[in-house]
Amino acid sequence: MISYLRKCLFVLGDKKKYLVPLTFSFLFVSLMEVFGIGLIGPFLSLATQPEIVKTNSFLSILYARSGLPSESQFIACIGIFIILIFIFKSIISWNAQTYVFIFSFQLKGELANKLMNAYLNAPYTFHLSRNSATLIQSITNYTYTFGHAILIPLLNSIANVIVILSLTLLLCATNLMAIVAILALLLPCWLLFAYSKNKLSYWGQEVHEANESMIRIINHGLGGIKETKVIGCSSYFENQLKTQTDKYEKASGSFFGFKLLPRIIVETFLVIFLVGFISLFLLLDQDVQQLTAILSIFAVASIRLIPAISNLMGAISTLRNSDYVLKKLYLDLKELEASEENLKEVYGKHSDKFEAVSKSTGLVLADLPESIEPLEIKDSIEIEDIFYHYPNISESAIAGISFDIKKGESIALIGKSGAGKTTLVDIILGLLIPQDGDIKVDRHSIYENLANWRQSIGYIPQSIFLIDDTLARNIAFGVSDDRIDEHRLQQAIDAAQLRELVDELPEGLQTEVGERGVRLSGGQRQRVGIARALYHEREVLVLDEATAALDNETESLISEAINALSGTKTMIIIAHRLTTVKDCDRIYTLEKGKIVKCGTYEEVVLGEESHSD
Ligand SMILES: Nc1ncnc2c1ncn2[C@@H]1O[C@H](COP(=O)(O)OP(=O)(O)OP(=O)(O)O)[C@@H](O)[C@H]1O
Repeated sequence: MISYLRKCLFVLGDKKKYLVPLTFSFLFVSLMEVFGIGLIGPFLSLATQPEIVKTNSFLSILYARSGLPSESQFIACIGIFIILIFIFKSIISWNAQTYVFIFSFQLKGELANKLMNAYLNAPYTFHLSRNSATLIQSITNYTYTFGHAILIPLLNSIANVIVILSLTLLLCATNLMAIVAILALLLPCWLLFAYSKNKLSYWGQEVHEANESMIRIINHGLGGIKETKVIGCSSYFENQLKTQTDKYEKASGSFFGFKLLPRIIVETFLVIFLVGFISLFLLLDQDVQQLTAILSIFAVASIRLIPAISNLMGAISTLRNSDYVLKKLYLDLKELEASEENLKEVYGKHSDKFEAVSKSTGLVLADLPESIEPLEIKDSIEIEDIFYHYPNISESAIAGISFDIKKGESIALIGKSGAGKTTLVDIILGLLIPQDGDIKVDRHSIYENLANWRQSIGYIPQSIFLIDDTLARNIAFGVSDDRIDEHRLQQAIDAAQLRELVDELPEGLQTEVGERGVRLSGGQRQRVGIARALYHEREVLVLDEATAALDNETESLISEAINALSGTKTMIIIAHRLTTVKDCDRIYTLEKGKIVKCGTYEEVVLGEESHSD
């Protein structure tokens, strides 16, 4: 329980300060309920035996001071007072519970934003080890579960424990027999919980794992709808989904069935006790006055105690069932925090740089400023003895690479598949942080200003990611409509050879491209990617096989456009088609994470071809 609470507080973060007022309001409401119920018994006694007004010293003083003409009027006034207390309690209780629900929804929203911020700013390596279905599940589902199936049941449990304890004390003060009755009511529930403790967590885990798998399977089946249809494997995904929905049904059915048990058990035992006591009294020919006292205990118990016990049991079941979600949220947030620590370790030797790195990568979950100035390159970019290995892999993907790029130069990276070209580019893009070495701009480490460095770099990957939105929004990716620069947009369209397409489309730039750009051809998608990089006017352009998907004519047009940029932009090009890099100033051949050859196109490519002849 302590560890459960610790995790809860960690996930709550800053919001934990609201727990104290929330707990107090729950406590207040609970105590008001106990007080209200505590007044009903004496009021009933008073109504049936009005002479108590005179025999009870407190009531007799009150009656005398009230100036009321008759005892029955005095008792009626007490009744009105009790009604007012109940109305007051109900209003407070409704307000407190509404506040908790609002708080819980706010918490869901804030947690979802916090997770989105954390995932977006998490190191790239975090995403290399995560499936997007897990992250979607965390942001949309787990945040709701945290508010509604962890926080509210937790507060409810605290309130119900207080109600149960207070009522138990109240009843015990009236009659010791009550202790036996209450223990007898609690015992079977307690045994049931002790027996099903692990089952509850297991069902919760099954439900959430099945949910996560369902998102993944739907993504796979519908995401690759073309392949699914052509190969004819829709039944494969249907069967996979069926397995998960079965798992989901079974686990949720078991859990909801179990949740009903405490109330049923408690009610059954209450009836057994009630009927048992009455029968026993009749059989033993006991005093009827005593029987009335015991019956009133059961009456109170059934009004407030039984619901409190079954609510408590239900809340504990929900808390146990949500164990898996709490663990997941806690571990994700912890891991993101640990990434910050790892960076600290990597940059331990430049600890002064760390603050800047963590700030600019957003690992501290701090909000980045709205606009970040790009890093100006005056002279050159220096890649200095870079070493990089992927997490949990001992072999280096990049093993000591150094070279300089002068401002305005174009360089090409070539080499066999798996040589380390993409890894090197990811390091240059600032996505992967090398374990050793540095990248400098004009002799200053980019890690001092990583966010500014990222603003200087444009990236055109092999396959462009398009959002399900308009052409304009896909080109000015990540820029709100009111900030889109029309002139730059038109220039980028011309330079990326998209003008013909835009003119042909009835809705022009407002044409919806469909999910992942399904309404565009592969070549058109690629040109949108190029236009995007050009729109953002970055000083350095990284092209990863950017023209590979284009036909010869478009490729040569785009290559022309790209070549026209040489001298004004610094370019790093990964290419398999060697003809695309013939105009580069230098070509580096990579092998097993090292540079094995460097020179002009004639020296590296033609030299190699003539050598092999
Ligand atoms: N996420 C990853 N986790 C572990 N190892 C990886 C990961 N990505 C790449 N690698 C490994 O790092 C090495 C370099 O891969 P990289 O993708 O940089 O090669 P590449 O030259 O770009 O290949 P290609 O031309 O096929 O894209 C390879 O051995 C690869 O298996």
